[in-house]
Amino acid sequence: MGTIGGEEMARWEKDEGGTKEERIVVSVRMRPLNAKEMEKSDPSDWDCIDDTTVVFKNSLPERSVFPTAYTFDRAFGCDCNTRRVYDEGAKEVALSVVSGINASIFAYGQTSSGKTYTMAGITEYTMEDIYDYIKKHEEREFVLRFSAMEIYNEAVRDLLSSDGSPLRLLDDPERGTVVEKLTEETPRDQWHLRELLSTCAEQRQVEETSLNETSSRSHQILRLTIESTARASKGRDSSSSTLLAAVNFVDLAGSERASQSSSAGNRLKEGCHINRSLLTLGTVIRKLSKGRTGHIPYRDSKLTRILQPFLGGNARTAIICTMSPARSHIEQSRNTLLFASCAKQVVINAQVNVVMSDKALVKHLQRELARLEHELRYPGSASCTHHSDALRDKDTQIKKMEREIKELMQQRDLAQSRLEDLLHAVVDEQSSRQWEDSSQSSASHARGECEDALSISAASAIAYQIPDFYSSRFDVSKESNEHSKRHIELPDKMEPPRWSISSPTLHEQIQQQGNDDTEEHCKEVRCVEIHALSTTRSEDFNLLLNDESGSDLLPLTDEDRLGDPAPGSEGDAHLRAAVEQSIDIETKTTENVVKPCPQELNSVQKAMSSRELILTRSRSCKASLMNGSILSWLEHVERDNKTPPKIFREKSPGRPEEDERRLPATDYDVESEKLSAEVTSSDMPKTETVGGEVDDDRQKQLPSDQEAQGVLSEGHGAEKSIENVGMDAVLCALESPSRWPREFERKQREIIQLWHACDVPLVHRTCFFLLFDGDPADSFYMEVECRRLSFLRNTFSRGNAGDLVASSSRCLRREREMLCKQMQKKVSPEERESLYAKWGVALSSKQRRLQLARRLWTATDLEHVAESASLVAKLTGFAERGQAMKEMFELSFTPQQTHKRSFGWMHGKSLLM
Ligand SMILES: Nc1ncnc2c1ncn2[C@@H]1O[C@H](COP(=O)(O)OP(=O)(O)OP(=O)(O)O)[C@@H](O)[C@H]1O
Repeated sequence: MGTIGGEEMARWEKDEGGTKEERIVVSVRMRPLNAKEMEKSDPSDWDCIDDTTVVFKNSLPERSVFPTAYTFDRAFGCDCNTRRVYDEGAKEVALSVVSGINASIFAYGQTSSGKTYTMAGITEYTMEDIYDYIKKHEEREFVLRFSAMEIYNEAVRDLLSSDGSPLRLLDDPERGTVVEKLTEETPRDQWHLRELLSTCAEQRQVEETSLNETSSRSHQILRLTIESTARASKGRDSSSSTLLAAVNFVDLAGSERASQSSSAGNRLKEGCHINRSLLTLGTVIRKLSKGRTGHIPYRDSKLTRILQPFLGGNARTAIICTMSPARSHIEQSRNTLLFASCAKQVVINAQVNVVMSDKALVKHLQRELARLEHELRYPGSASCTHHSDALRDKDTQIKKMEREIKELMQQRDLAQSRLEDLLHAVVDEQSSRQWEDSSQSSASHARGECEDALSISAASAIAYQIPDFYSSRFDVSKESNEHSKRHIELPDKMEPPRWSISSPTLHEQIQQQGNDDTEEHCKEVRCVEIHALSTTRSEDFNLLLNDESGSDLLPLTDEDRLGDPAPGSEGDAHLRAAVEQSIDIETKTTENVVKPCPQELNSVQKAMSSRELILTRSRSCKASLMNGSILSWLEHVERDNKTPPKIFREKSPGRPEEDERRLPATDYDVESEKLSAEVTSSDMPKTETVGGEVDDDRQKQLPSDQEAQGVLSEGHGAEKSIENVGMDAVLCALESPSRWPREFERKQREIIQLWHACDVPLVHRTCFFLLFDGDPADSFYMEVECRRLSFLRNTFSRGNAGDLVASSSRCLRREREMLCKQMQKKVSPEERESLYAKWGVALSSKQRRLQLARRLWTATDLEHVAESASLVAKLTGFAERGQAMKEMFELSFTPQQTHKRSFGWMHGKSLLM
């Protein structure tokens, strides 16, 4: 800010009583009487008694209603020159422009009162002072722009252009109202500016009126815009702001009435427009004098519209009211004084207009950029710390939400697990009830058919649902009753082998061997599902034990019966109690142990992996391994270390003492838990004589009662042996495949021995031998086969299954007969001769085919077994091998859709597979 402006501003505020409120500077200048007025002896009624007061010195009574004294900022008398008017009434305001403050100097008064005369002097003095200021302030660079216009008959005309066409007014959002295409000259120097002023004076509309020979008929606005910037110099801030302001010199047209100026025609029209603009100016001033409330009619005239920013706004304003002291103009003089009095009430709000230059703007932006770079480079600053804290809070919230999500997911998984447990529990409960109901129903029909129960159930236990060529016409799983009926409709002499529930069909096969195509039947081998066995077991059991039906329908011969105690007899009571107790125990076992839930599966896995596996004695497991209520009873006997009912320990009536046989113990027994001392490891002699009939005189030394008692007295020891036995082999196959081949050979030899000892059907032996040839995945099949046969052998050895032994022998004999007949169909004469030679059968002997059939599976060496299996497979059409065939042994652990329930043990196996 310039020195002059700052000093003046301070003085101005001080002069205003220390307030920042600033008002329009109003001065009154009174010209001397002109020649015409003096000619008419027009008296002078007005006088300036001091520098600020104008008084009406005439004492006419009719004028008494008007004030006689008027006080203004300045009052210049007739002898006051323009220089003084400028210095004391306009200079301060006019020179504000060099300090960046807008300024306006108005000349208001009637025609020929001296407006143009006064304004011309003030403009010139201002220009001189401005240039003088510029010269004194070389530290700043000033740029001056000059424009001039007149408003004539409400048309704006450029006074610096010879083109007299009117200019349009435009409303600019930033600059306000601007005159379109107004010439703006940049004066080179003071002299140039004077020339421009002269040009404007020449261009202005001037006409002769009755009062003024050179009356200005328009409002003239001369505008000088000054932009000043501090020059860049050593030691000074080159980025100081630019000041921009304009000063207006406004020479208004005469404010007199048209009649007073004797106007007519064009002059009258001019007067109308002049009065309009002046009337609007008066209204604006009057309104501004009363405050800035309400509407200010700036836009009612082009004069007020153009001067709006300088009227009561951001501009300092000085109004010089000119008047004639002549009495003849007293009315106009009073109006002028009235206007002046109103104008001096207007408060203005002038401000320094600071314009940021491009250079200053660049400097400012550079500083801002440096600040931001500093914040980025040093995050510890205040602003960056705020952002870091915010980010840290967000991270904390995210981690908290992640923890919550994880907890919710765990809760969800736990809920799902519990739900599955509940579902399994419900299924098990239902199955347990069904099992219990069926078992109780079966027990109610036992009635002493203990031998039959033993026979059938044990057969079921070890029956692997051998091929459906045994039962191709029976859907055991769906039509158990029908199956039973067919079973019982067999001729007595065709008693069913006890190796399979579906074994009756074997007899049908044997009966119809001449007509049926066994090869086709063999293709239809399929397994019976466990659940089907479970559901049909009670029905079969019931039917087979039913005394009423059994006497008439069951194809059991007397030999098959160990006894037939009458209902209510002691034996019946024992049996019923034993069966019921076994059911109870089994139910409890199921409830307590069987938990087919994920946790159990996991525990099974862990147990197996830790080689501490003890098979869960779930009912499902037992159903798979034993599959019969007799096994439940036996389990009960073992568990409770009770002596089995006598009826089970008694030898069959009529069974010769020599029929008792002692079955050989196997490595399996020795390895597992040395089941009992009564199970000897002595090798059993062959039970069949090569090339002859089944040797009824074979040395089958069944254990004595005492020995059997000793075995059973082992109780839990025996049970443990059943549970633990052989699992090392399974683990060996699963965990150490390299050890499996050796283990397989050992297990295979063991199974062959057991087949031989238990008179297992030749077809079963053949199928099993050919199917399970060393795949580690078959370890479970091998193990279960071992367990079943071991259990059966032990049962034989306890003397509880004498009839079963005899029945099995008969079945074996009939099976050989079937094979003999198949030899006629399946083997050509040439091949038969070759076989006779190979198997040591004389070509000239009778019943050569039967002799050959009787030699099959009579030894336990692998070569003999392999040859036997090969021939039996050919005779029965069993040539296919694969997993599907393995499934007939009911040990496939792949999910089976037809199973109505899933067994935890099986699931555990499937997980291990
Ligand atoms: N203070 C003064 N001292 C001597 N002469 C003056 C003074 N004021 C005005 N005059 C003379 O009076 C005459 C009219 O003055 P001027 O033209 O300035 O009046 P005006 O108000 O501008 O009239 P109009 O409105 O008609 O233009 C001019 O000849 C001028 O020289």
